[in-house]
Amino acid sequence: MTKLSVNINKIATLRNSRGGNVPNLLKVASDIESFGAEGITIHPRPDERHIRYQDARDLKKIVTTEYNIEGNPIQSFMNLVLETKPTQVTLVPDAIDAITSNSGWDTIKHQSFLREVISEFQQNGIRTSVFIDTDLKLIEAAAKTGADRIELYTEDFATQYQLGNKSAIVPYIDAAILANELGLGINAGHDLSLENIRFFKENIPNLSEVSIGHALIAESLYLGLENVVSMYINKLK
Ligand SMILES: CC(=O)[C@@H](O)[C@H](O)COP(=O)(O)O
Ligand SMILES: NCC(=O)COP(=O)(O)O
Repeated sequence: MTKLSVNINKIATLRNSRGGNVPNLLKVASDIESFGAEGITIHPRPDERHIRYQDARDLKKIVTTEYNIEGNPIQSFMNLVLETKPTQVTLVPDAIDAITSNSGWDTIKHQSFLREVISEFQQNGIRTSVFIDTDLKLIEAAAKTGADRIELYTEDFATQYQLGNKSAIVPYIDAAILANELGLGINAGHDLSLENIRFFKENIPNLSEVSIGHALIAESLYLGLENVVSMYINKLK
């Protein structure tokens, strides 16, 4: 069984666009859990353009499922994670001005840095995961960092799948087989969607968790829009 962790960055984007508290991020997180999701993911970025550092602290008090905080382990992020103690921290090598995550770690180049950071999180009882591409040398090096899990960066798969190139799954299968051999748990995320998730899940052995945000929120708009438009029309009769 693969756990679904819902990334709520986009809920915070919507809230921040008006400066108030609509939608209420904490209520949305609790409702998502009550709808059956087994985790809540946030990715606070240094400019706090969606999730704010205070959101991370507030969510810690109410999330009852797996709480996953993603980000680049700069000092302010490290402090936040060590203070909030989520279930899992997912390390992502974001450039400060990146629109969204656009690469996995070079676990060879940054091996000693990652080992140090991972050890600090683990000493504080926080499970660690490393966002990573499918290159087998990088997966091998990830195991040497002491990480508990990897998160396979799925943008390339999602793009190729949409174009009909199902063989794009092959490097992900190879990466997952090696990760399993090395004792690394496997998560996955980025651009997973209702369209591609079943195929991905069925092909990846021992997929522990997927974190999904952008597509899930976009799909929710569409799947709910008809209902809400009719409710307004009814009220205007
Ligand atoms: C690591 C990853 O792929 C996601 O966390 C993604 O980065 C979402 O972040 P944004 O919502 O800021 O695009
Ligand atoms: N770790 C991936 C994530 O949290 C969500 O990515 P996306 O679905 O917003 O692309």
